[in-house]
Amino acid sequence: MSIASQRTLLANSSKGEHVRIVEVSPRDGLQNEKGLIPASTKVELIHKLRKAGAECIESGSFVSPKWVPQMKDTAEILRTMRPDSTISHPVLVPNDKGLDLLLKLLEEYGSDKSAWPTDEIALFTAASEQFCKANTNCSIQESLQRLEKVSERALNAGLRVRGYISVVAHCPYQGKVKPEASGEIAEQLLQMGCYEVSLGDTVGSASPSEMREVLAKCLQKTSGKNGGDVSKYAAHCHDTMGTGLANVLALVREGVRSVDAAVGGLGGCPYSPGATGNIDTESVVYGLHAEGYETGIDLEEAAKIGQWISDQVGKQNNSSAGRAILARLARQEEEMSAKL
Ligand SMILES: CC(C)(COP(=O)([O-])OP(=O)([O-])OC[C@H]1O[C@@H](n2cnc3c(N)ncnc32)[C@H](O)[C@@H]1OP(=O)([O-])[O-])[C@@H](O)C(=O)NCCC(=O)NCCSC(=O)C[C@@](C)(O)CC(=O)[O-]
Repeated sequence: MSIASQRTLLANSSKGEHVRIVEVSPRDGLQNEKGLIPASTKVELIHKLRKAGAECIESGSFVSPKWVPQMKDTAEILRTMRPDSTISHPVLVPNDKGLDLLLKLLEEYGSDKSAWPTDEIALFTAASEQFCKANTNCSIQESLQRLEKVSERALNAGLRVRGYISVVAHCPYQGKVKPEASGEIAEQLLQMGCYEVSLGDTVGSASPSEMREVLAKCLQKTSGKNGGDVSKYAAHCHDTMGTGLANVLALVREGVRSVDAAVGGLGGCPYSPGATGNIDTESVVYGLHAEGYETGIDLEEAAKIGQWISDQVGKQNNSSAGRAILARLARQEEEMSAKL
């Protein structure tokens, strides 16, 4: 069978199903940048992403500015956000203090949720003790106790809550991480009310079979009340060893329909030394569309934004898909002007 007919067959099998892209470039993409990026640039990035069709844009973090100075302007950024019921802008919250700051901001908008600049937070913990300590200064158990309280308060305030588990396969300090650890944590995150748990290959060195194994252990462990429901999981893959897209597609094949990605392949966790950026939105969207899924993202626009934000932060554009699309667009433009 030709490659083209194989592709058509694959595309038909996924029947145009929707995969939600959680665009993490304004948060995960920028948090590790050393030079302070102006809030106006972050706002422009978010607006460009909204125009390109992103339905979920992680827009900042209410974390300690001593730990991650780049995110200290999150309230300022949210204040510029025009509410749109079709787009969510989750922000990371690690503890009560972070939630207090967010709730104080939301008070400015009153009780009408449709006026809020965000109605969603993301909690985060890790599958390895050393990473948890390095990232949040506490043990996994302590972090879950902290997050349970934060989640209860957030849900009572009318916010949606998403959860992250970092280092599900490899830890930069401890090496290989047992997939069972993620299962235990996912169970607790779902029980505390997270609508979805994003499985983080923070280091960016997991293989597709390792990520499948992590998902399988999560589904096994959460097969009671939560029904081992694959719709409660998301993929968050970094691309250090070039396995990011393969990992995303492997999890999508297992039924995952929510994928985190960053334009230009920006990003990385400040407490994951040596890890490079997130898997780039451009290659994820290209790969998913080629496999017959739809994402609602305009691929050419995503490529332009990836180049734009890379220029803004003075980095090379890490998306090879993005660079290829831009080169094709430039060629087409040249051909058009030659014809005139
Ligand atoms: C959790 C803490 C706060 C504990 O840090 P700590 O030092 O133990 O906290 P503390 O309670 O002792 O407070 C220390 C200071 O920070 C302040 N503080 C305390 N909390 C807040 C807050 N929320 N907002 C603003 N300020 C805060 C607090 O008021 C105090 O200020 P001081 O009295 O010294 O002036 C710290 O470790 C922290 O902020 N960690 C966050 C690190 C981070 O943001 N990492 C990156 C995000 S996670 C990630 O990238 C992974 C992910 C999600 O993408 C998935 C993946 O790839 O795996």
